Amino acid sequence: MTRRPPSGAPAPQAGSGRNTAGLTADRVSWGVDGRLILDGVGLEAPAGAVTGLLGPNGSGKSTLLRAIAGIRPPQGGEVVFDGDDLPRMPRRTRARAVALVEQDASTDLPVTVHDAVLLGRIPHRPLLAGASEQDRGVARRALERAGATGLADREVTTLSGGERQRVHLARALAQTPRLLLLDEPTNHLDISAQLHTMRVLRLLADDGVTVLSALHDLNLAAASCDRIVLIADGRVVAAGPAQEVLVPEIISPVYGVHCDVLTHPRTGRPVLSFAPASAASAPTQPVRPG
Ligand SMILES: Nc1ncnc2c1ncn2[C@@H]1O[C@H](COP(=O)(O)OP(=O)(O)OP(=O)(O)O)[C@@H](O)[C@H]1O
Repeated sequence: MTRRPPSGAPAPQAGSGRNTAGLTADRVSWGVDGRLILDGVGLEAPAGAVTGLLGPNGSGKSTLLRAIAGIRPPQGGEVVFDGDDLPRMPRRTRARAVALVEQDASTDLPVTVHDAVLLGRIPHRPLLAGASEQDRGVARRALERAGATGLADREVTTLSGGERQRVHLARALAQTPRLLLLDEPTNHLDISAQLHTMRVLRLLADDGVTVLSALHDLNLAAASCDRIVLIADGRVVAAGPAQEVLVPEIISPVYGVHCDVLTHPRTGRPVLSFAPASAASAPTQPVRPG
């Protein structure tokens, strides 16, 4: 595991790793209006693993995912995927390899869900060609995998937040990416749908896909991610196996809360419990019946 305090000395950065399968970011920086939002970020997300990208509000998770996806290319540093320099990859080649499920992606297209998911096939077909039977089959399977088959004929604009989120996932699956980036893919979902989405990510990783997902729910990350990259103020604070990063000494200072870690009775994975930092040292008041 690599670790450093938010304002401490530089942590070891990921190397270029051009021969490794998966994603490597090295000294990635991005800023706006003279403010550095990503400050020399280095991370590794291996192929075949689900890597969780965690950090408080405004720490830079979305900016980092957009930098990796090439939407806001890094202003400094390197992003390498399966040995290729991602920002310099031709756009169409990159669109075949990389899908990004954005947080609250726009959904005001007056199209059916099936057609919206078919958009994921565009990078895979010849320019100006319509969707083939094969494209339609891939889109159908993507809808099925995302648990959204029942929505196929609905107009996207009429969907609830959770339904839209499943459709965004389906569109990314239809893209058949080798690198799947997700920004809070579960924030509108009920618990069953959250677990379904994380299961889909696991199955993709089992197929060799590189999965990097920003998550706010630390317990969902603890239950579902192989590795965690934790960022704060645009810098990596800790990175490594979930059970090594999700520990009170690391989580408490980054989020400013009291944190206890228990062990899940069924899975053996960490379960985190939180309290306001000020409550940690306060004496517990006995509860008196009214
Ligand atoms: N285009 C921009 N102009 C100005 N500030 C920006 C811009 N893009 C991002 N920021 C700022 O950069 C910081 C990081 O934003 P980002 O959306 O990456 O954080 P995040 O970790 O994804 O946050 P959250 O968990 O709240 O979604 C925030 O303070 C945000 O206001």
